[in-house]
Amino acid sequence: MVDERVVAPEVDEAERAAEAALRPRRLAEFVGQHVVREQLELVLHAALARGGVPDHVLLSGPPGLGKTTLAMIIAAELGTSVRVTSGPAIQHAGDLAAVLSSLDEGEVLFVDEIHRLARPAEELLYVAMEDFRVDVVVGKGAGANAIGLTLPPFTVVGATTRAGLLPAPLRDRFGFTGHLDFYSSAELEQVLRRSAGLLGVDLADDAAAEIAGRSRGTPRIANRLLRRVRDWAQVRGDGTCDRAAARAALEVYEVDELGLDRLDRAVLRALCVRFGGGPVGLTTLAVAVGEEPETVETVAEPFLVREGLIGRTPRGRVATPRAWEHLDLAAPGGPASLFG
Ligand SMILES: Nc1ncnc2c1ncn2[C@@H]1O[C@H](COP(=O)(O)OP(=O)(O)OP(=O)(O)O)[C@@H](O)[C@H]1O
Ligand SMILES: [Mg+2]
Repeated sequence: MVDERVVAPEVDEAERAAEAALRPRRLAEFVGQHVVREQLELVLHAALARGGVPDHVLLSGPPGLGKTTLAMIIAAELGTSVRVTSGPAIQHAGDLAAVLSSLDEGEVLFVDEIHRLARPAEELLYVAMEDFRVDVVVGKGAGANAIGLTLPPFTVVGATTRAGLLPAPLRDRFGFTGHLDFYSSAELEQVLRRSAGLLGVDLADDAAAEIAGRSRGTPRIANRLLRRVRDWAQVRGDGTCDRAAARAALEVYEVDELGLDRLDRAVLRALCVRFGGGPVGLTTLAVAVGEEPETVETVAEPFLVREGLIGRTPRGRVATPRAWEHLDLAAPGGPASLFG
């Protein structure tokens, strides 16, 4: 159930192609994130004007907000090509040395999930980033020899959902760090209109607003919900993506007005109804909804907390007044508590 969540912020293999088709190619097409966009534009254009390579760029932020998209855009703005790798893909420092030593001058090396690089690879990377040098070991055993290889200047673009996990020496090698934040509804509507255009979907303004409001501040989710609404309109409707179609489709997928899905609502309901609004411990709450505590904590809870529906206290999870309101339930103590 959890893996199939239509509001999951992560992407699965099958979805990658659909995503790639909707990716903005240039900075000017990239919606929202005005601060990061402006700063990045300065960094890139200054480098272009000097005829050099820009500082290494670190992009951090939750899944689905545009880190990979921006990495590709950086290469496009610089008019160069991008080599893609990721922390988990680099098993040995040697793998990274091979990639580094094959880079062309000015190329962008995109290292996704950079916080997952193994220690030896990480050390190799920061020497390469600082001195444009890599030590390659030639030969084996007693005859092995480390040869220092000078690299042409290049730019590392690192992406991470967990900036806090990056060791300081690596973090310090990035001259520019951009932190991506959740998008406003208006920005998501803009993303949706752009995507609808590319998909050839006739999306009414009120439908865009409806979908945006349920997308949890995340373009990836907005695009996914748009595809589900388009499917519904084709199969159950007359092809028009209006507000009624959006509402009906998202009801089928059990995504409510706030973007909560079934698990989120089950957690919220258990907290309010079974435990009277808490405080209740995570494990107890998880048992009540038939999930692992870890699932509740990592999958449902972050968004519920972000939306101000539940709070975490030393004694456990508590429902906020907004939670009762969202579930259409009277808070304990009734209306009198409003005045107490
Ligand atoms: N600012 C934006 N404007 C338009 N579309 C966007 C924007 N940001 C993201 N998207 C869309 O959302 C999708 C997900 O973005 P992307 O893959 O760049 O996220 P990510 O931050 O790399 O996520 P992850 O942490 O999972 O790797 C892309 O297909 C892209 O089309
Ligand atoms: Mg990515």
